[in-house]
Formats: sequence, structure tokens, C-alpha cells
Amino acid sequence: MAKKVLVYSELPGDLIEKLKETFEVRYIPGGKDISDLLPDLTEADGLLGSWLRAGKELLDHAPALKIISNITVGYDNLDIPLLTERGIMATNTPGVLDETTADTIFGLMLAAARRFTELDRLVKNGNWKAPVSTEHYGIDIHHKTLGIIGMGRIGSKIAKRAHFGFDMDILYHNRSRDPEAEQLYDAGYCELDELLEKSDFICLMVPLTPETHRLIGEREFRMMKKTAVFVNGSRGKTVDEAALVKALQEKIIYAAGLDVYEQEPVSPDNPLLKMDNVVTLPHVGSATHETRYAMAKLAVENLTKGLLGECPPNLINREVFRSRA
Ligand SMILES: NC(=O)C1=CN([C@@H]2O[C@H](COP(=O)(O)OP(=O)(O)OC[C@H]3O[C@@H](n4cnc5c(N)ncnc54)[C@H](OP(=O)(O)O)[C@@H]3O)[C@@H](O)[C@H]2O)C=CC1
Ligand SMILES: O=CC(=O)O
Repeated sequence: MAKKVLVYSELPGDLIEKLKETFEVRYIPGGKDISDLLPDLTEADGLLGSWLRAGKELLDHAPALKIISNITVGYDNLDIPLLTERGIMATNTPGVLDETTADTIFGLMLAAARRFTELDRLVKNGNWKAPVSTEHYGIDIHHKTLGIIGMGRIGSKIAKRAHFGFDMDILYHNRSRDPEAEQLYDAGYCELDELLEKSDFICLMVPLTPETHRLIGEREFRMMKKTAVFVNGSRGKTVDEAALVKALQEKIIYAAGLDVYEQEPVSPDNPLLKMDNVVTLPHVGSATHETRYAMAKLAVENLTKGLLGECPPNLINREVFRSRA
């Protein structure tokens, strides 16, 4: 009997058809919580999609589950220890979104530094009445210092753009050093506090883990330069958002570019949405047609291999596969 796959996010038609060649597929695009997925969830062998929180509640409704294939690289929505304990594989989509996400982060840096969205509003609202004066000048990016917190796959693509395209000096902070980034982009390793003090631009690109939860808060914003531009492309919860609001309102830092928020979608009364020195995007780091297709394709491959007894290329909890072999 064909294994049952539940797809809860939008998937290109050809990939749905491909899944149907091997599996019995139930397609519920836009499925946001467990109630949207019942009763199919109870019989699903595989679950494929983007943001569903997979903890005890979901797993208790999914006794047949063998694999969860995330169409994201971040997997903070998955309770990995619990999945592992229950022998359920978890996969993600690393690598294929690095360049696109780095482009987005660079766009945010440029937009925040040069005030693109604020000036766009000025023009569109009919308020461009004379040549712009110092009041609307921005700050340069080129030849400044960029601090990357989380020099991983995406962080290193940001460093590549900064080093080769914008002549920036690169500082970075990880738990471990990255000799390749040091060699390729002349990136200098430093502790977090030193990076915060010395950088003109600060990009946060760490995964959300218990260790990185609210990694950047009031103390950290106060260590930054008054002219610093802070960009968060990781997850909203890596930052204390109330402290960020305060830092921007009180001009402790110059500006911010945000793709992620503590609560998503962001609430319309979030004070960040009212500030001219903040550029806001709706979590679109990887959102191009090409890259979202590549991510979906990889997620389908991960799920297919996992359900057919092969090791998925992006298996997060390898011990599950090893214990089956
Ligand atoms: N906005 C968007 O649309 C997107 C957001 N993301 C987010 O970006 C994250 C990073 O993705 P990716 O680059 O592929 O991941 P990687 O795992 O390749 O890189 C993460 C980096 O963070 C560092 N890191 C992890 N924990 C800590 C810590 N406690 N302190 C300091 N550094 C730390 C790691 O280095 P070390 O282990 O040495 O500490 C590593 O270099 C994802 O997990 C996701 O949350 C990803 C894609 C798109
Ligand atoms: O935020 C996006 C991801 O792929 O992770």
C-alpha cells in the first residue's frame, strides 16, 4: 500500500504530481494548525510544509508519522529531541537559499542606510517639493565595517557581497571559528561584545536555539555605535523586540532592517511599523520564484528518500536513521 503524505504548504504543481507517482497525497495548502490537518494527520506517514509547530500536541495526533520535511532551513518549529525520541526523521532545506537570502539581507542594509523606503514614501506622497537636503541624507555602506553574528552558510554569502562588492571590512562572531571566511573575505573573528562595539552594520544570522533566544537585548544595543544599522534576518526571537524599539526610538542606534519579528505576521500596532528609521519586510529572505522552487524540490527529495528507506540528504536527526539501519 502506498504511504500517505500530507502537504500543508503551497507546492508547485509538478512537484505535487511527482509525489503522487509514489505516494497517496493529501494536499491542504495554507494548513496552519492541527485542526486544519485532521483527520488526515492521524494517518500520515510523511508531513511536508513550512511553518507548522511540531511538538507533542501535533505528534500525539500523528501516530504513523515517519518523517517531517520542512521547506525551510531554520527548524526551530520542530521539537527535534521529541521527534528523535519517537523515531521520526526531520529534514530541512539548507544551501539552496543562501545567495537569495544574502541578497535580501543586503537589500535591507542598503535600504536602511540610504533610507529608501522612507524616501519612496516621500516621493509617492507628493512631498518631494525641492532638492533633498541634509535632512534626508543617508549613510554610506561601502568601506564601512560589517559585523556578522552567525557566519554560516548564509552569513558567508553576506560576507562575500560585502567584501567583494562594497569593500567592507568584515568582523564575525560564531561559537567556533570559520577559517574559510577568514581566508576568502579577510573576516576577523571576535567576541560578541567587540563586534557590537566596532561594527557600523550588524547582521544577525544565527539559528533560533535556547542559546540564541534574545541574544541581542538592551545591553547589546547600548554597546553598538549610535550610527549603527542593525539587520535581523534570522528569527524574531533572537532579539528582545521591546529593547529594539527603545533603541530605535531613543536613537541609541541609527536604523534597523527587519525581515523577522517576535510575532509573525506582525501585529499592525507594533511600534516598529511606525518608525521611519526601520525598514520592514514580511519574512521574505528566500522568497523568489527560483529559490522557493529549489527549496520545495529539495524538501520533496528529502521526504521521498526518507519514506523509501534511504537516508534523506538533509536529515537533521541522523540517529533516527542509524537506529533503523
Ligand atoms: N529571513 C529568512 O527568510 C531566512 C532566515 N533564515 C534563518 O537563518 C538561520 C541561519 O541559516 P544558515 O546560514 O543556513 O545556518 P548555518 O547553520 O549555516 O549558520 C548558522 C551560524 O550561526 C552560528 N551560531 C549558531 N549558534 C550560535 C550561537 N549560540 N552564538 C553564535 N553563533 C552561533 C553557527 O556557528 P557555530 O556553530 O560555530 O556557533 C553558524 O555559523 C536559519 O536557522 C534561519 O533561522 C534562513 C533562511 C532564510
Ligand atoms: O526563514 C526561512 C528559512 O528557510 O529558515
